[in-house]
Amino acid sequence: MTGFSFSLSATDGKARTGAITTLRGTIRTPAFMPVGTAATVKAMLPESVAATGADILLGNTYHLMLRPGAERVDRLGGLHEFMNWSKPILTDSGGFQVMSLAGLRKLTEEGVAFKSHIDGSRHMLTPERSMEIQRLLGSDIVMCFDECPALPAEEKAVAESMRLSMRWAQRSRDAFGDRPGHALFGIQQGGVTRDLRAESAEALQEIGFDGYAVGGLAVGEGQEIMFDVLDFAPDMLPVDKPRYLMGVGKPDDIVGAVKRGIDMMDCVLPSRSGRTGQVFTRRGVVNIKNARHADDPRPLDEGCSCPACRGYSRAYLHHVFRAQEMISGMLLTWHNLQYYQDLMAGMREAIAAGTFCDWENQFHADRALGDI
Ligand SMILES: N#Cc1ccc(CCNc2nc3cc4nc(N)[nH]c(=O)c4cc3[nH]2)cc1
Ligand SMILES: [Zn+2]
Repeated sequence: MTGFSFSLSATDGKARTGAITTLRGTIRTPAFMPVGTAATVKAMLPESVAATGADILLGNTYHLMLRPGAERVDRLGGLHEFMNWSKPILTDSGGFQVMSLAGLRKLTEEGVAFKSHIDGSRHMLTPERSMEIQRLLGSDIVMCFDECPALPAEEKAVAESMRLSMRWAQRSRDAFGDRPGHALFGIQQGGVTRDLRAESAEALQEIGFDGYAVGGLAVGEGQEIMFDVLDFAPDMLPVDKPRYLMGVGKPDDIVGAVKRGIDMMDCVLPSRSGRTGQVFTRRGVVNIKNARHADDPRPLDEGCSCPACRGYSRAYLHHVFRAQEMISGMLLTWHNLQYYQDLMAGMREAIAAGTFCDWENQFHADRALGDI
């Protein structure tokens, strides 16, 4: 018993529903992972994150290695103990965050040298060090250390970057070793180019992983190009392993990705938007800051069971947002995360019932009604 397994229970077109079993619990797929970057899903207690229906959350190697430090988290019992979350945790491997956050970066075959965006201290991330950090954190699903090129980019540069990531994938696999009950996911790169995506998928399968991510997307290419790539890239990955699309996304991105065979996603959007007053509802996005909500006694979304929708009016949420009260971020984050989990639950149900097409049509029809 390896402690990590994936089973599909139904498919509807390319959409799939099933479950990932880990030592720390089962993840219903398709799954959305809230982002807990610095050992907290911002403005949420762990029990509140669980109450939204989340089965797994995401942590970040980059942030945790800088603060409080991976060895310190290990000394304190690991990330689950440290942040009081006993369900599964997936950790990203750090390469993407280094390129988007760190100062003074130097990329070589060995890895990436960089300066901390927090205090300017110097650090080096390599496949080996990333695997060690994710082991010290106690991550249930570990991501390979990779390089994610910013788009648009010359095909030659994308090819060279992908081939570096594949060499790093092999080093990640070798360094990960044998950790029963823990999984290592490979990350497909190759930009928007079919041949490069295929070369990457073949290289990863040659090495062998417990799951496969579609990386290198949600980097500014836009939804249309992302969907064009998702029309072929996931199909190149093993059908019996989880497929994880990194960094996605808006609700309609998520629906389109599930439709194209994606099983797992993560994004900071629902939590970050909760803090900036952007609220996701079945009818589209509500900007609670807008004066038109000042006297509106209705809840955000009649169909939502979250504390914000059960206990408060739009008028109240408008007031506490404008007054910059802490309860605003708490309630809007909870609502957004609940909305995302309800979206995933709705798709899991529809795929199991063979009605995904109708469900998707209703999803788009509700958003077309407007006047929210
Ligand atoms: N609010 C907000 C908001 C901020 C950023 C984003 C885009 C996130 N996109 C994204 N994250 C990624 C992480 C990734 N991690 C790794 N290791 N590799 C990737 O290729 C990769 C690609 C990604 N693409 C989306 C929404
Ligand atoms: Zn709600």
